[in-house]
Amino acid sequence: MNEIEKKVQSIGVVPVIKLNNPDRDAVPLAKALIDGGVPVAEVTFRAAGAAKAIKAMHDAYPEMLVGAGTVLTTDQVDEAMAAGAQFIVTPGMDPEIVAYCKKVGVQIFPGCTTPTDYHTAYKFGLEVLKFFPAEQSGGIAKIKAMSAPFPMFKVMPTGGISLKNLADYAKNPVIAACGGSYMVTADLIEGGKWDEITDLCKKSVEIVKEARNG
Ligand SMILES: O=C(O)C(=O)C[C@H](O)[C@H](O)COP(=O)(O)O
Repeated sequence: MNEIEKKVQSIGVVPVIKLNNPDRDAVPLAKALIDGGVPVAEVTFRAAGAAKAIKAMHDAYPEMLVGAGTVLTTDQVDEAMAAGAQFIVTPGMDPEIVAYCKKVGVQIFPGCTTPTDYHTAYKFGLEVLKFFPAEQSGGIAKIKAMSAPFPMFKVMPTGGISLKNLADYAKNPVIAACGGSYMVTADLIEGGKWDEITDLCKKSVEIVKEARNG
């Protein structure tokens, strides 16, 4: 694993963020995550101001690992990188985007759930994949089944993860980190509930730590 993959794994959870008001919320949200022991953010391009949010977080907290999610085009890769994104996440396995990310030298976590996706990722020499949507695609049982032919990958399951099932994923060595929006819901962000976000992050980190040690 490279340094970014190792850092993601050591943090253990990756908040998947949609920010409607980056000017107001990006920096306090970044602080809330850092205070909770989760200095990483996947800022999705589902919201128009994603690049702005990435830049604001990266500028305010250069030590934080800030990446772009829901990236659907190579133009968005450019936009994200110009804003300071250190990693790119795509919902699906798009060989064009993976090839582009490798060419420009940015970390890519493509969404993979099928043997075909994994095989494509193998040909690119990737090591860590996003497994999306995790629960809806078969959850940890499917992730384990995929590890039989593809033991070389670690995955970042995302989709349907919460404090309730986090440990079930995190305790398996195939899991690099768990992604989710449960600690950064629209309600929490719109309500400026930064302490609650910090608390959810702390709980998440604790659960992952216990699951890995147990
Ligand atoms: O937009 C993307 O590229 C995504 O990857 C989608 C998010 O990962 C999921 O929406 C998070 O799932 P929940 O934690 O169940 O909310």
